[in-house]
Amino acid sequence: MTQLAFTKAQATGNDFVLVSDPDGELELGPQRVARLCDRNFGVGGDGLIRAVRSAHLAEGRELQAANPGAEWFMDYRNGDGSIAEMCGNGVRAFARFLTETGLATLAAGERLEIGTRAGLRIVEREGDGFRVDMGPWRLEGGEPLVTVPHIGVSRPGLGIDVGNPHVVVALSSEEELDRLELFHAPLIEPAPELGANVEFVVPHDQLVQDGVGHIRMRVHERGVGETLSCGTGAVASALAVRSWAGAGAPDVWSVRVPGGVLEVTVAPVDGVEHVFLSGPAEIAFTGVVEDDLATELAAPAAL
Ligand SMILES: N[C@@H](CCC[C@H](N)C(=O)O)C(=O)O
Repeated sequence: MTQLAFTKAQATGNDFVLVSDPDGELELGPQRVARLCDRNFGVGGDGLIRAVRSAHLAEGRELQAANPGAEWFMDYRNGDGSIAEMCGNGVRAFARFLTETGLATLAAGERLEIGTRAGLRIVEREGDGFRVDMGPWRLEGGEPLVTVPHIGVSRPGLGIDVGNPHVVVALSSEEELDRLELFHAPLIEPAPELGANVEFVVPHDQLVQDGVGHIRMRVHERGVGETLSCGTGAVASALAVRSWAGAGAPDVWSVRVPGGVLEVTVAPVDGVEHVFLSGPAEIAFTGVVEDDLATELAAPAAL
């Protein structure tokens, strides 16, 4: 048995197992990730984040050649062991982890550059939390039909790529949102080749109050299931509602998720519209896990 030190962090209830692997020496296969994220047989988390120096990863080296300041790479895995390009809550948890462990510094007013599979992300401190430049986004064409099994809700969605794939669906009332059963993955037709995270949104109270848009969101994350929050999902939801609302829609959105509230802002950077995500991120605890690579996930003991 080897031992693996980990840190558990959460950002609006989206929780992560973080492991430090500066020189890229850890073997992290899908089965090992799934076991560490398992809530009964492992540490438990919606995803796992490996902190690795960009120089020790092919994707990282390419990114660092263009952005020399991006010393650290967020190697993100979903709870089922699959790889994801980006995680909006995870990148804030990652910034908290790097700064609390002394792997990086980030004073107020400074910028921390982080490599991800979706490209460079720039993090700044904001109050007790962090604000992340999530870059530009892409509205996908078409209107995929999203069906929630078991309760039969079937609605057209809007596909949005914010570094990872999302389909956002508008519901008619908060009651309808509360009634959703998101244990099972919603069906998307036509099915996106690489799958997608699915968000369901409704206006919260009045849609626009004092120039700020207010929505509620629930999410079924690709590779995880229903989670208490999804940062990229909040961004995709705000952008979808902003696009449906048309000209004059707010640039600032408050997105209420089961685990808290996130803020999404659209603002130009060098003449290009970027989207920013703000919210908290906290370390929950640290520990060491006995980590037998040969153990099968949740393998029942032989009788
Ligand atoms: N929870 C994350 C998104 C994590 C990745 C996602 N499940 C995917 O597969 O794309 C967030 O906060 O953005």
